[in-house]
Amino acid sequence: MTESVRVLIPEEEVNKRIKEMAEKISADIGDETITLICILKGSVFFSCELAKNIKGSVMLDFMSVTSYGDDTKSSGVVKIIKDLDDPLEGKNVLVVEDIIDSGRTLSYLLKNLKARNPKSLRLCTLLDKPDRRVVDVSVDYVGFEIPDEFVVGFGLDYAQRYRNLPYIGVLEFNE
Ligand SMILES: O=P(O)(O)OC[C@H]1O[C@H](OP(=O)(O)OP(=O)(O)O)[C@H](O)[C@@H]1O
Ligand code: HPA
Repeated sequence: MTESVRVLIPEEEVNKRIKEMAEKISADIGDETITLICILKGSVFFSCELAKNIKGSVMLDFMSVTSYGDDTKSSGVVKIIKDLDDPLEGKNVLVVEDIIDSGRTLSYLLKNLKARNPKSLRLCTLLDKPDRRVVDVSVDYVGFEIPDEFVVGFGLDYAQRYRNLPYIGVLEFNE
């Protein structure tokens, strides 16, 4: 069995859309400082591109969450494996995700981060697979809605590979 990747969203389109998202975020935040929370590892590439294109004052922090394998993932158990370096009290926070699938990760993060009393808390994702949603989450900024296919590239992996592809592709298995 061999794997191949079919381009779903070309590099230029991804970068153009991120610039548009950054413009909207800049307009919404005005003169205030925004703290981007990059959810490791998938959103590293997206967070960097977004941060570079937001006008004004940007702070960055990182968080890593995981589920205990497929079984517990379906039960919605999410665990923090690397927490933020700094408190969120009084800050304008934007959670940056690469993809929303079931919605469980973001739903958990939303509750967890809200409890830290930020001034504002918004959610942003590069990709959204609405057909897979199990938990309802309201997202403020969405890059692309995509069909229910397994995607890689621009930070997204399959068994930790393909994150470095500069475009979004669909992973295909061939006999
Ligand atoms: O909406 P959900 O069903 O919760 O799925 C989305 C989550 O799954 C992926 O992370 P993953 O656990 O693959 O970690 P990674 O970012 O390190 O690849 C993605 O980055 C989201 O965090
Ligand atoms: O389509 C996907 N690709 C990679 N990681 C993911 N995590 C949730 N959905 C996906």
